[in-house]
Amino acid sequence: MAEGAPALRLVGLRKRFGGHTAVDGVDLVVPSGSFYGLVGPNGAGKTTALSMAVGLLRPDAGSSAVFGVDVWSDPVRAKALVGVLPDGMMLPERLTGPELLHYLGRLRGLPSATVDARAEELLAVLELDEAGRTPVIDYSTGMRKKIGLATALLHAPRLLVLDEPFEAVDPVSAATIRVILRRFVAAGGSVVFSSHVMALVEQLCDHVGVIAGGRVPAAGPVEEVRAGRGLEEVFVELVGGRTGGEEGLSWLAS
Ligand SMILES: Nc1ncnc2c1ncn2[C@@H]1O[C@H](COP(=O)(O)OP(=O)(O)OP(=O)(O)O)[C@@H](O)[C@H]1O
Repeated sequence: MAEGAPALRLVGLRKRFGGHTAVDGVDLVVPSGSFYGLVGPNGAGKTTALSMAVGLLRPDAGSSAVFGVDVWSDPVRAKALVGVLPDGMMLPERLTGPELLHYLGRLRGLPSATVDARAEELLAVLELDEAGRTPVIDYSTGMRKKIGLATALLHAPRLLVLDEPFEAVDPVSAATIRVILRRFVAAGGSVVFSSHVMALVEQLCDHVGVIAGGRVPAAGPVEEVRAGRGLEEVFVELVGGRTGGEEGLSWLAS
C-alpha cells in the first residue's frame, strides 16, 4: 500500500459493449478518508465504471488502483483493501444471512470465531437478525442490499465501493445505512457510492463526481462543484437535461 495514495484512482478507463462506448476515458481520484458520491443519469456508465474500478469487469483501457495497489495486476492485495456492493449481486441464495456471512468470511481467510462475532454484530445493526433462519432467496430487495452491505464490511476493508446502496431501501434502513457509513468514514475509512439522489449526496458527501455519457464533466469537493448553487441544478446543466416533458402526451389529459 503506497503511503499518501488516494483511496481510489481511475486513469483513462474505457469500456465498449459492441458498438456502444459505455465508459469513455474516465479519470477520477477519491481522496483517502473521503465520502464520495458518483452521480449520473440512467445509462451514464456508473455501474460499468465501478465494476472496472474494483476488478469485476476488465477494462478495454486504463487502470484502477486502490491505495496505490493496481486492481488488475495485484488483485489479491487490492481486493483485501476494498469492500464491494455490486449492482444486482449474485449470492448463494439458499443460505441464510448468518450462513452466507460465515461462508464469505471463511473464503476471505478470517478465523471462524471472528467471522461469527462480526456477522452477529452486522446482522443486529442492519436489523437482519430476526431473519436469521430465512434463506436469502426469500429476502426483499432492501434486505438484499443490507446483506450485501454486510458482506462488503465483513473483512473490515479500508475502502467501500457501493453501487446504489440506498435504492429500494426503506427510510428506516436507509437511516441505519447512513449512520454505518458515516461511522466508517469517521473511523478513517473511505466510501464511494453511486446514486441518482442529489439531496442524499449533498447531505452525505464531501466529494462528488458527475458522470454522463461515459465521461466525467465535473468532479471534486462538493462545494467546488456546486459553486454556490444546488447540486441538482448543476447536475441537470452538466448532463444536458431535456425539456420535452411539457410537450407530447397530450392524450393523457383528454
Ligand atoms: N453487459 C453489457 N452489455 C451491453 N451493454 C451494456 C452492458 N452493461 C452496460 N451496458 C450499457 O452501457 C451503458 C452504461 O450502463 P451502466 O449500467 O454502466 O449505467 P449506469 O450509469 O449504472 O445506469 P443506471 O443508473 O441506469 O443503473 C448503458 O448504455 C448500458 O446499456
